[in-house]
Amino acid sequence: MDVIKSLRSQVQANAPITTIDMHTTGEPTRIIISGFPKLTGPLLVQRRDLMKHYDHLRKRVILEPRGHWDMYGALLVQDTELVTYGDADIGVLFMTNDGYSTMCGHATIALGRFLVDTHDLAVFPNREKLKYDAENQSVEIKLHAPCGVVTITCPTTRDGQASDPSRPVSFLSVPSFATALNHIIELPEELTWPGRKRDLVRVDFAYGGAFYALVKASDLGFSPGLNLRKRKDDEEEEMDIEALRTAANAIIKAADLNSDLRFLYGVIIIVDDGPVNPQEERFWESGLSICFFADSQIDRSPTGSGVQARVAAAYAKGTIRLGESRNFESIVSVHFHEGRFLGTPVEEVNNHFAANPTAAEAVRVRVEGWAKYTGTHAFVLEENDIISKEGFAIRKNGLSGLPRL
Ligand SMILES: O=C(O)[C@H]1NCC[C@@H]1O
Repeated sequence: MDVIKSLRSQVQANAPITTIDMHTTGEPTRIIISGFPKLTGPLLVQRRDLMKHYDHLRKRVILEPRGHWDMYGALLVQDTELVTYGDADIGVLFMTNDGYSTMCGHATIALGRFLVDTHDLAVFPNREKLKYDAENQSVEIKLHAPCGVVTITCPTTRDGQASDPSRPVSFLSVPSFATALNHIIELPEELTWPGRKRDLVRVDFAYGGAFYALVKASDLGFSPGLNLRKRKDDEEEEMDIEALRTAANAIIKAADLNSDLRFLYGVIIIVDDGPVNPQEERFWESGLSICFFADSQIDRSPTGSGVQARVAAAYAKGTIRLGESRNFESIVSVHFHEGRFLGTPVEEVNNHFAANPTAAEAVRVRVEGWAKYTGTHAFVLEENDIISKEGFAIRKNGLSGLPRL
């Protein structure tokens, strides 16, 4: 039989893992729509089950040869406690190169479009319950993520049946807050990079559905602009991604708080082209940054949950007001108008964990951005294929992840 036909029949026979792939400013979201086991119980129990019993499936779709080190996954979960008893429309579990994150803004933006565009009730049983807002030509979706319920607003065509890609998707997430401002950490000696000058570095820590460390590029010894606005083929000075990655790892190592949900998910190195006056705590106001998350993944997007965290840190410092919007850009998005994320603090909420409990510094942040479709996959596993069964990765120090025979 022709190999194409044979593969297609294998696809039919083997309950493949099927995905819809999208990108948000270049950052991929592989949306898993079938082929994973049916999980039950509260969302966080399902997350733990996935971690404990089905992690090989995460590796299979995220890592090589089907994916790559910087791939990102979103597993749609039809039943959760908040879908059944609360007001969520559908649940999601996010997947990275090393595990399961608690929040993901870029994937939420992509899901906004997909959940409006799919009419397959096996994938999204509550699709028909979504209400069309004729005035704004949009549809609202309540997504149950591990951090809580995130409300997505997706612009649509006039009947609400399809997303309108000419307008950005936005979401309003869980309360965001700073957990420590101007915190001094000591960088570990063994992690060093060209230009590293100091052992002590000032970092803000903030939560935007996931925990982030926010640090100024020049404090780590990088050129203040990080050369992020340049392209590889520009003649000027190049950026040193490996050095930035090592610096991000040094911060993770110095500051890690490790537990199931309360882990330091990412380090955002921020271009500091704000005011030069060191008394002014305004470095985070530059919207351009590079984010390392999970196991040294680089976010191609401006990091939606990072935008929440940065707006919350800014709010705690008193330099952004409710209703004020800021642009945020990444290494990719800085080159394209549609690449920007817009972050706006929209309402204050009480928060007992804030850095300064005397003020109600938790805010809900609206984040806005653009996502596009790139394709669809039906992934199979041929018999005796131990190489692609769990996936692997080629890293700086060699090969990781293949089974030893
Ligand atoms: O946009 C975000 O929030 C995410 N992008 C990759 C890392 C974060 O989860």
